[in-house]
Order: sequence, then structure tokens, then C-alpha cells
Amino acid sequence: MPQDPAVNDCIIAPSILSADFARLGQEVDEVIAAGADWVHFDVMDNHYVPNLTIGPLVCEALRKHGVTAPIDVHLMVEPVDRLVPDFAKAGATLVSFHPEASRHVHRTVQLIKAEGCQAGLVLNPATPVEVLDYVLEELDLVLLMSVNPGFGGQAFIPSALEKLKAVRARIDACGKPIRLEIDGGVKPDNIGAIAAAGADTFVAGSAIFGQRDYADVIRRMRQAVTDARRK
Ligand SMILES: O=C(CO)[C@@H](O)[C@H](O)COP(=O)(O)O
Ligand SMILES: [Fe+2]
Repeated sequence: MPQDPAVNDCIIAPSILSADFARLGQEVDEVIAAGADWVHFDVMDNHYVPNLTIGPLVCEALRKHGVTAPIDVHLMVEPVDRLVPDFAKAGATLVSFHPEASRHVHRTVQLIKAEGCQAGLVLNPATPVEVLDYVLEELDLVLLMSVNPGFGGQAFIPSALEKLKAVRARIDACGKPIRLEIDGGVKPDNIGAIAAAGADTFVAGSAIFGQRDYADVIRRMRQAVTDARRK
């Protein structure tokens, strides 16, 4: 069944992992003013992944600062469940987690939704798409990693393109408005191929925050997505 066109648009979600943390509120204001749709918020715990970043206090601080854009929380933490209510209270819009980090994947999805957030499941480069069996219909978003989680600025893993096509087919067959997000190594020069493979939501950290002109890079990314879809 073809997907509802309402969800088949182009969401650009800058990863604030590559922002200047000393001026995070301003950085988020600037990137949203430059045309970004969501704020991608990478949470790393030095346990599930070998890096340590930010938690619910920073999410809450962004809301208090006046950020109204959806905050797309990518949890790279183990265990997952204890942090979900904290992020919901802190103002998260979506909460995504890795199945390897949760003992009961379906229960974690239910918990995220019960807390009033949208739920996403994240697939690492070597995680098979079968992990979506029996849970896909409960999800609001599938997040495919095109790098191994833990760091910004890594190179896009090409096998993610085939995987995107496989997940796109599953989402279309299920007929629900589930977003398909890609995360890792997304740049203006590969985003067209990524869109053609089926992604509708694009995380980009270093490609956006590494440029002086955020509006220009976001405009180029959207244009590449539009061009790829016209072909
Ligand atoms: O979740 C992660 C990394 O684990 C990502 O969200 C990265 O932060 C994206 O950064 P770039 O690859 O776009 O620089
Ligand atoms: Fe991420």
C-alpha cells in the first residue's frame, strides 16, 4: 500500500552533537531559523556507546530557552526505560532507542507512548530489518543508522541504501504513517541517493554545523531531495 503523502515529505533534523555546546540555545535558534524542521538530540551514556553527551536537563533547558520545534531524542543508552519519563517531562517529542539496549522492546515502545511521546526504533548498520517484526505497526518512526553509533563526523556506510529500500517496502506494506529516518554521514552530495532509497527524515550533524551558512546547506539538501524524487 503506498504511503500517505502527508508523511512522505522532507524533514531535516540537524544533530546538535556537532553544534557549539557553549552556545547551544543560539545554535538551535539559528538552525531552525535557517529552515531545519526538527532538533536531533543524541544521548550517549559511555556504556551502550563509547561516548558521553547530554541528558534530560539539556532538553528541558532548550524548551525553557523557547525552542518549540520537535525534539527528536536518539537514546544511545542502556538500559532505556528509566530515562523515558525524564525525557517526556523535559519536552521530548519523539524518543527512539536501540533494541539491543532494551530487554523488552515492545514494552519500551508502549512506555514511550504512554508518556506522551512518539516512539522510534533504531537499527544499527548490522542489525537485521527483522527486528521490526511484530513491532513496526506500533512505531511512529524507524531510524536507520548509516554509521555505527557513538560519534558524529563518520562516513556514510553504503549498505544503508539497500537497507533503506527494504524498510521502505515494509513501511509501505504496513500502510501506517511511519517516518523513515536516516542518521550518519548524510551530506548534500549523498542525500539525493538516500531520499531515492526511501528516507523521508534526514539527520545531519557535521554537514550542517560544519558550515558557516546553515540556511545554504539546508537549502541544498532539500533541493537534492526534491531533484531525486522527480527522477
Ligand atoms: O547518532 C549519531 C551518532 O551516533 C548521529 O546523530 C550523529 O551525530 C550524526 O552526525 P553526522 O554523521 O551527521 O556528522
Ligand atoms: Fe543520532
